[in-house]
Amino acid sequence: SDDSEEMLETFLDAAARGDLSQVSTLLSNTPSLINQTGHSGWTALMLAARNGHHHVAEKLLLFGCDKFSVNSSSQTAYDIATFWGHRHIAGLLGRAADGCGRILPGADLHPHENYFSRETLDRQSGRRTDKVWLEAKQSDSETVYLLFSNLSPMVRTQQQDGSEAEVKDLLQKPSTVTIFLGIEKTKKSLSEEKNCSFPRSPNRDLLKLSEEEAGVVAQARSVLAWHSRYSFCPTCGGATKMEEGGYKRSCLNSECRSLQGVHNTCYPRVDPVVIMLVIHPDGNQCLLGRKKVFPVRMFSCLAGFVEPGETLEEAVRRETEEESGVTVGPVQYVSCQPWPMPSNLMIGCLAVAVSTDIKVDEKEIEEARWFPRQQVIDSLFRGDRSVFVIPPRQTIAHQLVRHWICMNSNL
Ligand SMILES: NC(=O)c1ccc[n+]([C@@H]2O[C@H](COP(=O)([O-])OP(=O)(O)OC[C@H]3O[C@@H](n4cnc5c(N)ncnc54)[C@H](O)[C@@H]3O)[C@@H](O)[C@H]2O)c1
Ligand SMILES: [Mg+2]
Ligand SMILES: [Mg+2]
Ligand SMILES: [Mg+2]
Ligand SMILES: [Zn+2]
Repeated sequence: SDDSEEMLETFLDAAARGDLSQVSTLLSNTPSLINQTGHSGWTALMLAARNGHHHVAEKLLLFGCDKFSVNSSSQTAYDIATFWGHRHIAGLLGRAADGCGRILPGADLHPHENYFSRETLDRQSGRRTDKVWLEAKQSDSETVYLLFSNLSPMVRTQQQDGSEAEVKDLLQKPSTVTIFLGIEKTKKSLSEEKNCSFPRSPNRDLLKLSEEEAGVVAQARSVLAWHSRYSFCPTCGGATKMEEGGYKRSCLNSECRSLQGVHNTCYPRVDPVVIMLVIHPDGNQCLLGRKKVFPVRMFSCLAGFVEPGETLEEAVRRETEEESGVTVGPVQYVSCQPWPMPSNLMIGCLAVAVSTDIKVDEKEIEEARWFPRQQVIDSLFRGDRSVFVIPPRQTIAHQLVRHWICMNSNL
């Protein structure tokens, strides 16, 4: 109608002039304006970018505008800002990994973060060989120690503060394994107190940490688990010593083959595991399975270790076939998650089935089923009243299912 056309024109004009309050008012009343285009396919964001209106661009992004849309000359708002020399706006639009959406078509436009994935530390791997620097850091009063006992993070209770003296005592003990984890990227992200024990949340349950704590606990736990399992040289069975801030073990037997050249037996191991949400050829159901050990009514994505000499796609196809009898066609990578039990890297994929008959491998899977979309949505949002229970949000299994649901509902 004439009215809505007039409103769009007013909106685009306000963005072009940098009238922040008018842009905000119009958007609050009519959110659908946000990605609408005027002359030559220009959006409000492009007009703000053209004229250097940083605050307007920021506001539009906050309202969730699509920064990857292009005008009739195939330019994005980022291209326009760069061309007209508005570097602060180009920075705003190019920031974060999703700034590559243009270069990597099909890249996830809504990047999300998996639990255990946040890197609060700069690992500074180059420092691991600098013994003098590492020793200085060890005795620095600013250094924060995360304490583990039998691969469990130790927690501080109200009564007992993690004291400096206790940490010093522990560091002296020959049985203590000390790992250099890295340097905090932003101060105070881990702990308000110096030299204290860890974590802040009064729980040793690995899935109940804060996002900040989870990433660093995962890193520490996996490296510690490697030390506890690889105390002897895998090549000759000899004794080994720890090096490089805990990131290497070298054989003490001077004849050992592992001392010639580079050997992966000397470095912390990671086991890749594919985890896949297999989608029915009709696009409206997904395949989930349950192991006997799962809590009642819980179903999850199928998963399996990648074998030597295997691609991720082949591993997805083989494990799905083994566990459910379903044949898989296309496979698409979504995201991954370090899983420190003890040191897996969960590689999350969506896959499309080309056959639908289910025949489970009873050794591993108790039951596998196709679940209709609506039942999956219910399990995500209605909890107890749903047909089945989905794993908690901290698992990549949960995030893959959520990814599939959101992906479809955006279409
Ligand atoms: N974060 C999540 O959402 C999530 C979800 C599912 C599974 N997982 C993890 O993924 C792991 C693998 O999944 P799975 O059990 O279905 O794998 P799987 O289907 O390959 O079966 C496991 C079996 O494979 C064999 N195996 C082969 N290589 C192995 C290795 N490097 N380490 C241990 N066992 C090996 C063992 O016999 C083991 O019992 C699980 O142990 C679990 O910790 C995480
Ligand atoms: Mg499996
Ligand atoms: Mg397997
Ligand atoms: Mg398997
Ligand atoms: Zn050896």
